[in-house]
Order: sequence, then C-alpha cells, then structure tokens
Amino acid sequence: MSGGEQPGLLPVEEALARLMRLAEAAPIGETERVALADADGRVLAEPLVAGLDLPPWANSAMDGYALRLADWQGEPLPVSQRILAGSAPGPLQQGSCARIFTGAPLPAGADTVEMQENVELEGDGRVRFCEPLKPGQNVRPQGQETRTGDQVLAAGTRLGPIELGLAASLGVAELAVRRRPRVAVLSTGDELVEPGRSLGPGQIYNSNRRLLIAWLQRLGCAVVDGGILADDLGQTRAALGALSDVDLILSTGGVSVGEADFLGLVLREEGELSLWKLAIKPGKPLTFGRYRGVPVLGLPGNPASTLVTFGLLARPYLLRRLGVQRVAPLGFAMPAGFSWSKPGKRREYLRARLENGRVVPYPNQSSGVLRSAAWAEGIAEVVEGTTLAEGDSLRFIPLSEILG
Ligand SMILES: Nc1nc2c(c(=O)[nH]1)N[C@H]1C(S)=C(S)[C@@H](COP(=O)(O)OP(=O)(O)OC[C@H]3O[C@@H](n4cnc5c(N)ncnc54)[C@H](O)[C@@H]3O)O[C@H]1N2
Ligand code: MOO
Ligand SMILES: [Mg+2]
Repeated sequence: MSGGEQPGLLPVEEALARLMRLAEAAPIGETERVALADADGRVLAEPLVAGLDLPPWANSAMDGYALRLADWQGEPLPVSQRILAGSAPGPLQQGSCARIFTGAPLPAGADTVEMQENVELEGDGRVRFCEPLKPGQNVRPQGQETRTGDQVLAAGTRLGPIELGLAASLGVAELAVRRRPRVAVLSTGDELVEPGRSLGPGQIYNSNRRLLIAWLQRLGCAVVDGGILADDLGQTRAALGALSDVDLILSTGGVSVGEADFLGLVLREEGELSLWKLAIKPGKPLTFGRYRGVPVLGLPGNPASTLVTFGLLARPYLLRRLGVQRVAPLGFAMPAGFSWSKPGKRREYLRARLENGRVVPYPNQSSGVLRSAAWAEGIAEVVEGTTLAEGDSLRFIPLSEILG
C-alpha cells in the first residue's frame, strides 16, 4: 500500500481493473445490422474490410494538366482532352497533355500533373510547363489509401462521424454492430421530485435521472426508465427483482451507510458484492454487485459523485461489455493553476477549467454541486497521497472525452 491509500478503500485503478474483468465476463455479444445513418455511437461487431481500392483509380490532386513525363522533352504540349471529375477518359494521346481537374481520373498513359498556376498558355493553346516536374507529382495513385482486403476498422471500434465517413468511402451501407445494452435507471430517494412539479418541504428535484438517461442514450444504450425508487427495503427488493431482463441496473443514491440507504444494503446482504467503497472523491460509496444474476451499479447520489463515477467507471464498464478495448479516458497532463498542500486519502477529481494553459478548479468542490460540472471543461485528477505546487502537472480529462 502506498502512503496515500486509506485502509478499506479500493484504489481507483484496482476498481477499474475489477470492473473490466467483470465486463469481459458478461459481454453483450448479440449483433444486428444497421444502416450507416443509425450507426453513430454504436460498436462495430466485425472488422470492416475494404471491398475496393481507395482511390479506386489514379486521379489528379490538382486542377491543372496531366502528361507522361518520360515522353516529354521540355517543349510546350498541345491539349488533347479535357477531363472533369466523374468522367471516364480515353488514353492520353502521345505528345500531348490533358486538361484535368481535382478528383478526375488520370488518363491511361499519363503519370504526372502540374497545377495550372505553374504553366503558361501559348497563343496556339499549347501549354508551357515553367517549373521542373517530378514524376508522379500531384497524382493520387490507385490504392494509395487502402487496398482491397485491408482491415480498416477493428471489431470493437466505437463508430463516430469519422468511422461512418470511412465506411461510406468504401461503399458500405450497413454495418454489423453490437446490440444496444439495456440499462435500467433508478433514482433512489424519498426527497426526490421530478422537474415540473412543485417542491414540498425537504424535497429536491431529481437531477441524476436526466443526467444519466441523456448520457446513456449518447452511449448507444436502450434506457429503461425506472423513475424514482422510495427509500424502503421492500420496494428496493421489489424494484431490483422486477428488472430481470436488463443488462445493467444503474441506480443513484442509497449506497452509503445511512439508515435509509437500502440499495447497498440489499446488494451486500442478499446479492453478490464485487466492489464497495473506493478511494475516490467524489464517489466513495460506489457499489457494484449482482442481484438475482443481474449486474447492479450503484452510483452515489450526490450529483457530482454520479457524474464522476459514471464517467470514470460506469462508462468504461458499459463500453467494455460491448467489446471496446480502449475505454478509460486518457486526458493529458497540464500545469496546475492552484496548489494542493494536504495529501488526500482518496483520489480527487476536481471539476476544473483551463485558463491561460493552467488547470483552475471550480471554487466549490462539494459533491452536491452539479453547477461545478456545468462550469467545468474537464476533470482534474489529484492523486491520493500527493501535494501540488502551482505549475506542477496533473492529469486533465476533458468532459468532451467522456460525455458520449
Ligand atoms: N456516515 C457517513 N455518511 C456518509 C458517507 C460516509 O462514508 N459515512 N459517505 C458520504 C459520501 S462520500 C457520499 S458520496 C454520500 C453518498 O450517499 P448515497 O449514495 O447513499 O446517496 P444518498 O444519501 O441517497 O444521497 C446523497 C445526496 O445526494 C442527493 N441525491 C440523491 N439522489 C439524487 C438525485 N437523483 N438527484 C439529485 N440529488 C440527489 C441526496 O439528496 C443527498 O443529498 O454519502 C455520504 N454520507
Ligand atoms: O464520495 Mo462523496 O461522493 O465525496 O461526496
Ligand atoms: Mg438517499
């Protein structure tokens, strides 16, 4: 145990490693074929193999003139044809050049293109090449990007705009993807009220439900909205037991040690518990287990704790169940714009911004303050047992890296 670890609290890396093993043991293996238009955010189930060369034929990278360099002695050349993108040119006549435009096929026999800015047109229409020419210049050869049979995307790739564009460039209209994980969202807490209704004494609005449902949908999950679950042992058992057909029950709240924290209790006493109590702030009481065989991830109820634990642990868990290999956010090192003098027992994830190239934390890091995350551009990691002076580097994980 290193100096900063707190006995009984699981280090974050160990928790993530355990969650990854649990995810690998419960893959969502079924696949379906979807149109590219419906594939954004989904996970590729089979490698994408090129069924054609890219480009499919040699073409010009510039608007200009195509010629065969070996046959050219430096003299001005007559223009024997004009080739636009989308046309199918005949072969290049010997002793001539072709007017050609960007993306147009190179005529057979031509091997070099000069851009039009570097030529002069003679009175009789012949083209004088004014600059030295290199063989093959401004030509994009057939198969330069991809050869037929190349694997361009591995199974387990998460599909986004770039991957969809790449598949389209290969003429692929449908892809085999993993089916959407079915995730039930439960918000525990007698104090919770949905927006749109008026607040009674002691009540607050349910923010976690909206936050998690929107995030899960961006992740390609099919959400089963379990609404608000009362702080009641019997109702907790019943709610968990009724969700036998989902891939994951994701709840918030009720995992600490309070007398109304029943979710953790049910898992600890009646289910199987794989992790509980992490060396992470916010997020310590994060709980993972199974209830009647269904995986249950209990996120702490404080909204910033929900955000951090979903982004750093639940999101990687779900993606790994879909076969995605690189799941943990990478972030990057940035200099601190603050100092940290008291080494913590838990790894702290500060909601922070970059200002003048330095990490600046939101002034109120209470785990109940969701506004800190709306202000923030990322999460800055202060490792347990360490101190920081201004200018020391720390990991900054942009929210954009994890939100989706
Ligand atoms: N004696 C101890 N008390 C607490 C400990 C501890 O170790 N010993 N840990 C604290 C930490 S750290 C956290 S985090 C919280 C987490 O508790 P729970 O996950 O059991 O969550 P609740 O108690 O149900 O709620 C915590 C807080 O968050 C609010 N909340 C809950 N759900 C929502 C929601 N859907 N939308 C908005 N806000 C929500 C709730 O009202 C509470 O204020 O436990 C500490 N206690
Ligand atoms: O771990 Mo709790 O999330 O600090 O507030
Ligand atoms: Mg509660």
